[in-house]
Amino acid sequence: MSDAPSSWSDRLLGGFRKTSDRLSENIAPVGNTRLDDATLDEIEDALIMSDLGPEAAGRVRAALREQRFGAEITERQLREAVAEEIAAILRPVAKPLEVTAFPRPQVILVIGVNGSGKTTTIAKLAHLFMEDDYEVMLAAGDTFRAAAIGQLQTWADRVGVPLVRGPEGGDPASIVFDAVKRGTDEGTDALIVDTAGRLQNKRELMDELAKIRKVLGRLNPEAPHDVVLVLDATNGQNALSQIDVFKEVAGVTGLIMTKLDGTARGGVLVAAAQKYGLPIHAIGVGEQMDDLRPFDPDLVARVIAGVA
Ligand SMILES: Nc1nc2c(ncn2[C@@H]2O[C@H](COP(=O)(O)OP(=O)(O)OP(=O)(O)O)[C@@H](O)[C@H]2O)c(=O)[nH]1
Repeated sequence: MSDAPSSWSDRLLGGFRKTSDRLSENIAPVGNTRLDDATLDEIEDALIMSDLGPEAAGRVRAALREQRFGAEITERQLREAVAEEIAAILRPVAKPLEVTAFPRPQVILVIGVNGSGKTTTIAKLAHLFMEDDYEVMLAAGDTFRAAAIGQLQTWADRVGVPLVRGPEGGDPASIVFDAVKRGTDEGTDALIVDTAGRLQNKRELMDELAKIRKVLGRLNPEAPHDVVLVLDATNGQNALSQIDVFKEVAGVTGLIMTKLDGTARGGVLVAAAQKYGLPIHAIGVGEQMDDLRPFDPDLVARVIAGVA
């Protein structure tokens, strides 16, 4: 479907270009230099301006100081060193979403505010699982808006997976219940559930998710196996406050960050990894169904630092 048949790493590189340009722009003035405290301060500021956040920026600074203080360093070496430190932050959180639940289906709740790319990500995830020969089913648990159900149906048809849906305003918990029963009968491996993203009404969202959990628990005490929060990278630091809220409301087990293409704010991925340590399952770098891939920390670190 994609009009860019190039390799994933090329697409990733293209997608992250604005982020790596931002970092390059911020780091370039430091240039070829001796690493003293003033230079390290400048590097730290450059990283913060590139959305890596104070914790990650401080960590990169400390590592550079420890390893190379007083050394002459070229801009290229500096970027290489930054890439290595970013990779060290990202490696522990890189964890693909694996289908391991027994009994099947593995129930994956997908949460996130409207517009974060939730629907598209569900479709992309289904596509990714299907590439591994898993049987996938979707459930339209966002019954709040008719448009959400219709949109998910369009994607389900496009990807070629069944969608369990109910009427607008229907009870999400009963749709999820039906979906798990049908998934069990049909030998579904992964059931991906869309949910309403009404963050502005925390209580309602909390109640709704609690009800879904309760109903799921009756069918399989292990379910939901995953609660995946979809974040829009273009929101920069605001994406981080969404993690805070959804962690509290929904018990997030992992993250997918979308829209890393076309934003200069991709550094927020590193900030999220450092601050929360939640697994990052995958990243989205486009609107097509194959624009989601498991998260490769070394490649992403090198792309962000502009050395890939
Ligand atoms: N550039 C880019 N756009 C994306 C990506 N993921 C999703 N989008 C676009 O973002 C917009 C919102 O995506 P949806 O999947 O509809 O988001 P949602 O969170 O389900 O939003 P609602 O439908 O409003 O609940 C759509 O135009 C998508 O095509 C991505 O990785 N990159």
